[in-house]
Amino acid sequence: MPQNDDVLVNRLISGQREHGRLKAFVGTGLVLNTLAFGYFWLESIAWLIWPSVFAVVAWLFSVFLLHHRQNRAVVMLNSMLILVQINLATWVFGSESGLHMALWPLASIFAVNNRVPMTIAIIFAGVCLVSFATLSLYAPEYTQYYVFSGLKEILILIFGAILVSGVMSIRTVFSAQRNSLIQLANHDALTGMYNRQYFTTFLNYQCSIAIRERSTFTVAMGDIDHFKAINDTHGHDKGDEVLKHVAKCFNTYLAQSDAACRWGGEEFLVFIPHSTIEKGLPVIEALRDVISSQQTQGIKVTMSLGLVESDGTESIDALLERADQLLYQAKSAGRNNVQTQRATT
Ligand SMILES: Nc1nc2c(ncn2[C@@H]2O[C@H](COP(=O)(O)OP(=O)(O)OP(=O)(O)O)[C@@H](O)[C@H]2O)c(=O)[nH]1
Repeated sequence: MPQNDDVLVNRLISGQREHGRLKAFVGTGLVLNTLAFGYFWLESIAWLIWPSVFAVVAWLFSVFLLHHRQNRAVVMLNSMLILVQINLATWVFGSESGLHMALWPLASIFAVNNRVPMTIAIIFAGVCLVSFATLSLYAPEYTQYYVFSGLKEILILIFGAILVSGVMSIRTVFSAQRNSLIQLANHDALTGMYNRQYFTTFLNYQCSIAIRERSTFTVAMGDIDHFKAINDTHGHDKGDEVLKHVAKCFNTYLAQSDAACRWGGEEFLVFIPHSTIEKGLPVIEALRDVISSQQTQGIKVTMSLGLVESDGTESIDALLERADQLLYQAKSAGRNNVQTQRATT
């Protein structure tokens, strides 16, 4: 469908944006942990060097997983990594540093991520809870490494940055899932065109626009000719391919401002805004011509159409009833033609 929102929806569904966010998340973690490693190395804090080497390796492994599109594994691995680092950092800088507070947003982020199975999210939240209690009870009360007080702030910033990018990646996951549901609810699974339910709402909306603007629009109802014979001769799968081919003709031929749907079976609807029979007929005739001039799977396909004009005042049922009658006339007139009728009011 040549509509902007579909382009957006498709991009989200392909997970590109989620993947991009995760890349930013992992990139941030890798850079910050590498910086921390460099600091420990320069300051010769031997016992903190090894955990930071481990962390850098884990972030690098996340890069590898991202490359193989293992997004769920990336989310889980990174959450574990941050959990371990929070534990370690609170032990080093003392409970007064408040670093262990970061366990709560971490557990929440993990829990709300639909990519993570519920059982694992519950276990992870439990581990966060136990870690928090242990750190509150047993981590040194005072900040031990006064000399690194600047580092403590840096670490808090690191956690902050990681948490913020984590929240953003979760938001994107939700957004992608929401759009995926919208896509499923509004589109026909076989052809990818808008479905009957969406188009009914869409037409009602367009009626109210036409009434407000005192304009007219046209709607064409089209039906593939002798489709049963196509199925019977070539098989149901080939019939499906014909439906997809016809949908492709609609998508490529119609303008951005037009809209079309698979109304059901081998029936399609076309909506042309701000048009009359005189303006709409050439478009529909050309569409019919495009379909009949091509072959798909070695099968010649034609379509009969009924075109009606409306000022938006009649009900959708009445409008489509008129289009259906014209379609019937087009079939009776020998098929592969368009019949028209102006607004009734
Ligand atoms: N392959 C396939 N066939 C479908 C689908 N939906 C409906 N059909 C078939 O479409 C055919 C419609 O046939 P009819 O309504 O008899 O009309 P027709 O053969 O197109 O004949 P005319 O409309 O009179 O030109 C039926 O055989 C349905 O089984 C689908 O999703 N895929």
